[in-house]
Amino acid sequence: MGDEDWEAEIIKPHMSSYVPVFEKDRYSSGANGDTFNRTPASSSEMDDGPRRDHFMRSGFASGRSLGNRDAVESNKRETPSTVGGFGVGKGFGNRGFLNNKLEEGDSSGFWRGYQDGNDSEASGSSRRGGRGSFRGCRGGFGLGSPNNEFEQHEGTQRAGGPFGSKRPTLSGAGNGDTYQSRSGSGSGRGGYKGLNEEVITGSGKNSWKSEAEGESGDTQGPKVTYIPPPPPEDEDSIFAHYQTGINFDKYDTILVEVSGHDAPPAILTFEEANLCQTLNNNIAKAGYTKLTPVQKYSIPIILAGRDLMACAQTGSGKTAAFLLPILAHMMRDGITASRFKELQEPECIIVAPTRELINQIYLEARKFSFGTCVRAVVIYGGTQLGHSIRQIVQGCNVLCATPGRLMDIIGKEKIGLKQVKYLVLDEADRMLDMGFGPEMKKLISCPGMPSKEQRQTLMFSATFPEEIQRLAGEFLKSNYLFVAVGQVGGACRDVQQTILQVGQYSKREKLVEILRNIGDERTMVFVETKKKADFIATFLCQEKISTTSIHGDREQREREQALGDFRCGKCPVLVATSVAARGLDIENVQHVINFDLPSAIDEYVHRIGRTGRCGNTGRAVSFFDPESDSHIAQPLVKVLSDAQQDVPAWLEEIAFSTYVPGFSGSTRGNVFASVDTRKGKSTLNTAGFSSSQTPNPVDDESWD
Ligand SMILES: Nc1ncnc2c1ncn2[C@@H]1O[C@H](COP(=O)(O)OP(=O)(O)OP(=O)(O)O)[C@@H](O)[C@H]1O
Repeated sequence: MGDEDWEAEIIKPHMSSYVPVFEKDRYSSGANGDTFNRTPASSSEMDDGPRRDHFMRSGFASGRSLGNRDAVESNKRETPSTVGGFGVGKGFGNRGFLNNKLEEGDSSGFWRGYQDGNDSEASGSSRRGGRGSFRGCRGGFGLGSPNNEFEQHEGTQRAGGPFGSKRPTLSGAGNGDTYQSRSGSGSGRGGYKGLNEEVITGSGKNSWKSEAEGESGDTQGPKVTYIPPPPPEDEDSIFAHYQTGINFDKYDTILVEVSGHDAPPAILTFEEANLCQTLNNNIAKAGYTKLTPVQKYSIPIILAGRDLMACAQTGSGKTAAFLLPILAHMMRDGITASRFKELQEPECIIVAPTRELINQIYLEARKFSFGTCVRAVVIYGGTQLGHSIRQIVQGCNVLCATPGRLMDIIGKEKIGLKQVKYLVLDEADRMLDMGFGPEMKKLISCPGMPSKEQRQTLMFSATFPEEIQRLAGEFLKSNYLFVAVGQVGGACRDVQQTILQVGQYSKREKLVEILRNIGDERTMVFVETKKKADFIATFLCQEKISTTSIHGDREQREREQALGDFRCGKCPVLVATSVAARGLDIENVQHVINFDLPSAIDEYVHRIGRTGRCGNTGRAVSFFDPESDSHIAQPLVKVLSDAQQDVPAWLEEIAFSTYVPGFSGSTRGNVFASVDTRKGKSTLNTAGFSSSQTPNPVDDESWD
């Protein structure tokens, strides 16, 4: 079926089951139908009957989709009913699974039904079959050859409603994009990293497929045509920043340890860094008056040409810690202005695990290089490859990239590596784990890439599991320096952490209660799977809490729209999977709620670090379900006590009654620990929990 056919189907009456629930104008324009600002069709629809029943009936669920035999039949015949709304074919819930193995049964089992569906996702095998068919079927919404009815539901859901990620995009999106059936790619690619795909099994970690392949057209699959809007060019926007918080000065009291030989002394002020005037001007315009600890130590180390592995708490200024000295070097070395060339040879390559994060790093690079001849460029997956190439050929000194797109562009011979002097891995532990590690290894063995002796390699993160540090040795000169700011892998102390014991069936109610108390303050809600992100976002909208969501199954356009709506406060609640756990620096995020706890403690540290940034305070509330979370109790107690937070007695009890292989951290009184692995064992041993060691069974995210 061609695109046109899909489009024809899309605007068929199925819309009617969808439109009443969401803002009609936004959706039907196709331009901005990306957020979940939902407008109930009528108050009666919102208030009609018990919530679950209502939820099943209204809008996204619209009964038709979820589940009875008719719906299945209907899906078979009318694939594009997917557009009919979130629930079309979603199978969330009771009736949705009446005819398949996942049946939960009674009509009150909406939530339970969802949960079960979710569990089944985690179980892997059936999902995989579905994905296979989905992947191979352009625009097929997974209907190509579903293995069973559940798969069929799955397929349709994915391409489905506004939360469903890879729904076909209507035209007029403001970027010149025309309608494209993204579904095939969507599922196959939304979670492009099989690592985090819904492949789910442990082996899935190793079976990921580079986004590069798909987008380059080397493999079958639809083209990605999304062109992100250019960032604002005016100086005010470039230098827009938020205020440091009341605890900014307390950074000075954090213990820092530098290990390795001949470390240059720390600097105390920006002046001591002896940067050029333009950089100093930019630093001032960015509102930076005082160095953070990681900057005090890292800047002189990088200026001295040393390789570095730096570990500092979330939100403490790691980005500037590497950007400023790199730019200073470039300025000092008299870099030649970029000009149009088919093959660009950047001096610096920065890689990060998610598209949104690399974009943020690019904006920082653009800010600090403002008024210089250094040109920064960003490229990332989910956007048109041609657009990335056009950005690059215009000139490129600092290339900010996600790994898949980077390898793709290198493969297309648009980027040469000979001139690379600086290689930066942000969120380095993530970049070196089983998901991205192979890609990073490929990168450093690419023809032309200077050997580690010839380039400067810099790694930054808030967490650095030991085994990842060992892997990092392959990338770094043997005399690299290790900077540990405070407790390596520890949580930011400016975040007040609360752990609540909440069973899975009570979570939604608790969430609504908390969000109602919070009011309009910006809140990130983390859940474990993409489907659940959609589900919870939809649920909150039903509760009239303006919510949007971000996860790997959403179109890149939708992801960016969601982030934009959250940033500007239009949607004060962002439901997210782990794709948003790392690095994102969003002003005024006052709360993080772990609706689901992650399976890895380092992930927890990153998630709660979306609040309490740069000396500001924040709060994190986590729902702990003893049924599913006991494995994280021990490291959680450790993180809480290290950050001088209250540890609930019940949590300690669970922690001490749960055997966790490999966990040896003492849970009390550890103020500082150096964990440079060259020196010995870590005291914050995340063994058994780190992402590198323990594949997360529901780590189904798309990153790059
Ligand atoms: N010296 C400084 N003075 C004022 N603001 C700063 C300073 N350094 C960084 N910031 C600001 O602090 C915020 C957090 O910085 P950044 O995003 O680099 O943190 P991070 O350590 O990389 O966090 P994460 O671990 O979550 O990635 C940003 O808004 C940044 O502009």
